[in-house]
Amino acid sequence: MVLVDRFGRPVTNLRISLTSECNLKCFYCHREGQDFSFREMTPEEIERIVRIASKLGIKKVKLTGGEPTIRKDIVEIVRRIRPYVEDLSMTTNGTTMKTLAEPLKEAGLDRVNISLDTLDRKKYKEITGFDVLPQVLEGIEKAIKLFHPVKLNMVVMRGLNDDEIWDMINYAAQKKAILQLIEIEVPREMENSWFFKKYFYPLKPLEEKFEELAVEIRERKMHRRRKYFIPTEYGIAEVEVVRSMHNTVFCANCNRIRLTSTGHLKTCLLRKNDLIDIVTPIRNNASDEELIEIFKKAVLMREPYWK
Ligand SMILES: Nc1nc2c(ncn2[C@@H]2O[C@H](COP(=O)(O)OP(=O)(O)OP(=O)(O)O)[C@@H](O)[C@H]2O)c(=O)[nH]1
Ligand code: SF4
Ligand code: SF4
Repeated sequence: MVLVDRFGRPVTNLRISLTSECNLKCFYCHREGQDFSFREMTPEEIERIVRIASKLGIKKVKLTGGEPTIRKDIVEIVRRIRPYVEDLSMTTNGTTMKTLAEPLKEAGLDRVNISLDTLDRKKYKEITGFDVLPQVLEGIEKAIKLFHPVKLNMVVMRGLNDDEIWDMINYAAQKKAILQLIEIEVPREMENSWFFKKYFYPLKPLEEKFEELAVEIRERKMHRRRKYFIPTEYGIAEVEVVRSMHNTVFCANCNRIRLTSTGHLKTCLLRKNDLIDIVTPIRNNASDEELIEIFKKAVLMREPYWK
């Protein structure tokens, strides 16, 4: 059984925010579209929700935050949900990977995406507020030894790190990681904000360049993301481009539903007022059937954001 929304989009993927807290303070952070936590889910509650989701055909789970690995019980959470999931991944800032990559791998994590906007220590501090680039690079090395694939997430910002794109492509090729170049994305009402105006760096012209250079191009259904295989002096770099705004097909195949760290199902990263509480019913002894109904209600509320 797979749940399908009113726009014909099957929901096969659950993104779970485990906490809204983070040990870094990136100035552009979207915190997975949620406010700060007034409560967090326990490992048992998370396991129950994932078990229900798996009954409904959701077999891909991504753990996010804030920073998911600052939870003391992160290894237990991974171990508990592993049996219900076919693809279990995590998006992390990499600061804890040096010590946690191994226990997470042992607990059953399949793969990690690590944020890396710059290879310049000063700029890293400027973006994240902390001088921890060397620690993150060590974490990336460790993760690459254990997980496949490792994806590096670079949010491209005009005047800040757009001059480093080719260095990052070379770095990714050298490390055999996939580089995800992410165009800044904001909700519609922020398109006139100073942040967007100052830092938005359109990736379309770069994609045109990649088209010329690539020896192979693949397209993912999700977000209509294109992956370019670009020759470098270190071998072929795999570069995926995440370009959401003004991309009318971006949401057409969105297969993701979210679970906020406060225990609400959320239908879309960018929408407001789309939360459905699932943890309170669990705390009030709801049956599996009642929880399934909550999932169905959330899926029916889904709609594409960019149309
Ligand atoms: N609008 C939107 N953007 C998303 C969504 N999921 C991921 N993104 C964007 O993609 C970037 C990278 O996301 P990740 O958390 O690394 O996950 P991913 O690359 O989408 O997932 P995998 O391909 O499964 O590893 C995020 O910073 C967002 O900008 C989504 O559901 N909606
Ligand atoms: S590392 Fe991620 S969660 Fe933490 S502040 Fe930066 S963007 Fe936000
Ligand atoms: S509908 Fe679009 S904006 Fe919303 S979560 Fe899906 S891909 Fe992202």
